[in-house]
Amino acid sequence: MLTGTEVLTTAQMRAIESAAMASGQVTGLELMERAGRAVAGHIRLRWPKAGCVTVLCGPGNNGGDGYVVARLLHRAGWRVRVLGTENMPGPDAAEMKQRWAEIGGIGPLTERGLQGGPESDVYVDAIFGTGLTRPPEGEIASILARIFGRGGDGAYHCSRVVAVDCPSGLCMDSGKAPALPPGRGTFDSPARLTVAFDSPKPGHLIGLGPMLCGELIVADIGLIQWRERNLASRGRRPVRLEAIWPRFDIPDARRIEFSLTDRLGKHPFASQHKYSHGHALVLAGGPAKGGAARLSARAALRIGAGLVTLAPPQDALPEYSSPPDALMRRALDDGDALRGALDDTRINAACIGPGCGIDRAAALLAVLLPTGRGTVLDADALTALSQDPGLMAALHGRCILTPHGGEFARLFPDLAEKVEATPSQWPAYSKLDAAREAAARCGAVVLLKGPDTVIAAPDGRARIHSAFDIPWLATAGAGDVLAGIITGLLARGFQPLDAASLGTLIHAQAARLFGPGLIADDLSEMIPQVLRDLA
Ligand SMILES: NC(=O)C1=CN([C@@H]2O[C@H](COP(=O)(O)OP(=O)(O)OC[C@H]3O[C@@H](n4cnc5c(N)ncnc54)[C@H](O)[C@@H]3O)[C@@H](O)[C@H]2O)[C@@H](O)CC1
Ligand SMILES: [K+]
Repeated sequence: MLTGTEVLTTAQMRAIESAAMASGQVTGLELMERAGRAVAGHIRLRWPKAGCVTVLCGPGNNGGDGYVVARLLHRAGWRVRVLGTENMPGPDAAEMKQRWAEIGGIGPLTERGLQGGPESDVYVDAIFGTGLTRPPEGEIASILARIFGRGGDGAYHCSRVVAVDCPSGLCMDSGKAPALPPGRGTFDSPARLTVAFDSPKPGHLIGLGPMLCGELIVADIGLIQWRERNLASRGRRPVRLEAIWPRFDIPDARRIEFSLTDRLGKHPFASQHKYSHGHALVLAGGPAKGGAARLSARAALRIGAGLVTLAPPQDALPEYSSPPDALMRRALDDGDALRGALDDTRINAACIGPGCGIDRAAALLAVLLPTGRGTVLDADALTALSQDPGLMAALHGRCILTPHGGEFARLFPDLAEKVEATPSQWPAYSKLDAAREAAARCGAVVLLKGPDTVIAAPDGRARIHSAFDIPWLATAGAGDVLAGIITGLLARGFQPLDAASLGTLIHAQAARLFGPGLIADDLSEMIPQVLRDLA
């Protein structure tokens, strides 16, 4: 079964918390106690033997959670050192600060304060949560650099950091974190654990979020009824953002079961023949264009398209004669030949781009797009698209674009620039925002690839898949296989957003199952096992 969870923006989260408090059924103080209890509980699960902890408390309610964690760990026998800011926080955090002050002292939240005490077994980062409004600066930025990077003394505190709600300095809407140590390669010792509240936020899943969060746990703090009321009260169907990540640790109440996988198996009682599983057409390139289209075609077959036809021009046909024998082959020299082939309405999905050649892709797209067929556009087709506004205008809701970052920047340079810009205030413009804006602009599903893949539909729905755990998937030809899997799913009748999401997940699962040493050819061979596991 494919499961995931809804992802909430920080604004949605705040609205739900406010609705809960306004109902009079729960106070902010109680929510803070629950949040702190969840964090302290997970610390005690990870470190059953009480040790020494330093709790870093910021100026707002995230800091308030930190004072609760300090109190509860003290009660459990931990030696607790608290560093806090001097400001007067809001009433709930002030109350929690006072309750801690009756137990122990509060040192200054400064670099010197942090360095001054003994080495701790665990550092609790309760400096900033959803209330971050701009990148941290000065003393606090130095502290964050120290706990999330290599400190001035060369010590790593990172592997023992437990982040409350999020690593401080991370924009929870975008996954950007300009104050934290730059460059992914330097995060060789990320925070050990992040305990987020109610639901993941986009920043936990995209950008630097997964690297900084380490293990992510989403704790239920009892907000579900207000969440549903709040979403329903908007009077229209909310535009949902979902995470599809089978390893995700989420409360049962937050688990969404996608029914998509039911349809992957062949129904035992229906009288079906191969055409009821669709016919996918993979448009291949001329001589010496390599095996990209073959990888796509093989994947489309493996995912269960009833028929797959690989279609190069006549002079390249002999190059496409290698197995699998189940593939059909047909020469299609140009747009006219394609027009003729598409008279067969049983061809219900097409893959164009891998190994196709840019000019050929442009000529074939000009015929293919007006037919409204389910179409996956990858590689050379994306380049062709970026060079021809007429083709861009011909995109439709059954198209799926699968760009990596570079291809996306050629297609939507203004959006890519906004993603790259250094943010000066939150929420920062994110890869998710860019994918959504691109999908709305071009009227097609946009699957923006990366270790954090974002899939956005023109109506605003979006899904996130994090694959930071499988770096070996970044290998030549993996994208061609993904395009083939998605084409096969389109042929099988999945809606474009579902085909793209399910395809992304199956592709990643195949890589997980295979492990390091993977080459793109291996991915399709793992698909049967992935399908068995998903059933
Ligand atoms: N609202 C609620 O009901 C609950 C909130 N909870 C916690 O509260 C957090 C949100 O609390 P807040 O909204 O108070 O926000 P934060 O505690 O994240 O931080 C807000 C404070 O930091 C300041 N600030 C923001 N950016 C800064 C920067 N770059 N440099 C210096 N100061 C900066 C703000 O002016 C404000 O004083 C959540 O992440 C969660 O941890 C939990 O206690 C559960 C319940
Ligand atoms: K935090």
